Amino acid sequence: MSKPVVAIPCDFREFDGNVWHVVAHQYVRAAVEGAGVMPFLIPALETGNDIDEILDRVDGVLASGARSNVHPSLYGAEAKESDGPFDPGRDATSLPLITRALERGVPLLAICRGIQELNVALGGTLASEIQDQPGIWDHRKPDVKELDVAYGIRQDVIVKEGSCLAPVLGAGRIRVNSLHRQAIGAAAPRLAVEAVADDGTIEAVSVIGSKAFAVGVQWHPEYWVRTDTPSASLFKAFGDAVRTYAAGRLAA
Ligand SMILES: N[C@@H](CCC(=O)NCCCC(=O)O)C(=O)O
Repeated sequence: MSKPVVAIPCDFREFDGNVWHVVAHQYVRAAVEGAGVMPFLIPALETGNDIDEILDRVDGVLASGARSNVHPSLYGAEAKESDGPFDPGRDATSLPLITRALERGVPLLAICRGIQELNVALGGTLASEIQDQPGIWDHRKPDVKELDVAYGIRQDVIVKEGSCLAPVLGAGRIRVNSLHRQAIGAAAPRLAVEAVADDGTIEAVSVIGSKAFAVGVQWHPEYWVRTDTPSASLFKAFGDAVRTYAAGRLAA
């Protein structure tokens, strides 16, 4: 069987005097090496992406992290300048892709911005600048240039007993990295909380009643997929779900 294909929505970024549709290499590398799938980068277009045409051609969706935040209007909040930067092209691509993938039973792994998109797509809200809330740690990306330090593993999350992720990651404490200033505020009704931080921040969810693998994590398993066991296990589980879906698509 040819390698299954996974859609990864791009970010719309401006640098070097031009505008680009981009995905950070770590997600592409983890898709190839961790999940054993072929990445298919989807442009961050505000209009023009045919979501069903895309999903007709893929066997999974990987919603990656990004510096930009989901626009607050998408979860009924007032947009403040401080809530930026925004990426309307990413929002207009990733949220419909997540929604339709769930409807069609296409496997989904949502990371960082991706779990926030998943929550908003299913009707939840986001909390901003969570580090400013009493009792909440600073989950933000460390202000350093070295990526290995920025994505360094530095925080516990507790995977719930009996959760979907418990067989994948093991129930109880695992160590993860943390690079976010937003988090799930009100969890969407269809989301089951799978893991939390000691300060109560929701760190992983699954979709209740989903037709296939449908998981979101607030941390970044893609970065250490080569060396960190929980990271590797999560990407292997996603890849296995994608291969199962692909086999069914071929047989149809
Ligand atoms: N913008 C959101 C999501 C954070 C996220 O996806 N971080 C990964 C990228 C980190 C970076 O390159 O800055 C939030 O801040 O919560």
